[in-house]
Amino acid sequence: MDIVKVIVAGPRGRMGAEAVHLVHNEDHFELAGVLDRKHEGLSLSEIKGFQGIDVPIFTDIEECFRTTQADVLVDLTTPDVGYFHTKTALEFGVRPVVGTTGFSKEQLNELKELAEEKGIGCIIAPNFAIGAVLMMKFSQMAAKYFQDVEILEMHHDQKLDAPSGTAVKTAEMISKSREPKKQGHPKEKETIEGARGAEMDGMHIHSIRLPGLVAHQQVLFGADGQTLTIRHDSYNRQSFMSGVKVCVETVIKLDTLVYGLENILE
Ligand SMILES: NC(=O)C1=CN([C@@H]2O[C@H](COP(=O)(O)OP(=O)(O)OC[C@H]3O[C@@H](n4cnc5c(N)ncnc54)[C@H](O)[C@@H]3O)[C@@H](O)[C@H]2O)C=CC1
Ligand SMILES: O=C(O)C1=N[C@H](C(=O)O)C[C@H](O)C1
Repeated sequence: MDIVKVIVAGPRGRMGAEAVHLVHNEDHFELAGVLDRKHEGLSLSEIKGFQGIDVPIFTDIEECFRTTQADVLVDLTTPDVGYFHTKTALEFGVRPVVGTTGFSKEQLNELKELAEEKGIGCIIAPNFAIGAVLMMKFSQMAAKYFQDVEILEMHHDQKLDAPSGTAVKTAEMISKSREPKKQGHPKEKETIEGARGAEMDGMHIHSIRLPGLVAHQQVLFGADGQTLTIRHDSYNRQSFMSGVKVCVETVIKLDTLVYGLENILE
């Protein structure tokens, strides 16, 4: 396999820092640079936690792509920035692997069109953890038999978007195998707004934010006399890295946008 030249956006973040070390330590990847909000012109090795990783820090994405001739951008930033980075990468012929969550349906459609127009790969994966992908797939299977479902996602309290990208993707996958149903009592009424959570296709999604948590989700199904709970827990960000690696290896072989790791796993 040829060496894949990778840029990581958001290198000082919780996920970005892990991704920097992953790319730096893989023989068939080369960390060509990082995209940060600050430290333009410094070497990453001058930043605490990155000793020995001597690659340039860019704050201007266009300059970054022109200078490095990168193959892949791994984006782990914030919803607005991630969307801008992904769009710019596609315009420059750089293949995006996007872990950043919080994109709208319209943004996803627009990026898909752009990837196809350019004829290059793009992977947007709301969750890189294999266990989370299985949780979503098992939930999709279960929803064929259980039409009543509530999604409970629990994250650290620094998370910007709610519901989580994983919860939205889970609901979308469940919708593919579940008969449409408005859940709860027909006359149900919230006495405090938001008590029943967000609603997607009749399913309710509840978002919990607490210090101490990393990333956790329960999908609860109910039927007469029984419940089924499918749960996944990420206890650290290392849990996401094997998925990032597979996505970087795969995106260079694609010519369209793939939304969800489940679509590339064998
Ligand atoms: N797909 C997955 O498996 C996972 C996705 N995520 C998502 O990844 C994203 C990042 O999450 P965390 O690392 O926890 O957040 P974080 O807040 O720790 O890191 C975000 C980083 O983005 C940087 N940033 C902001 N604007 C920037 C800009 N213009 N250019 C370059 N960098 C910029 C910030 O400085 C910060 O270091 C979130 O959207 C989160 O939902 C998080 C965990 C797993
Ligand atoms: O912000 C996080 O931490 C996470 N974000 C992703 C999401 O929104 O689903 C993936 C994982 O849950 C961790």
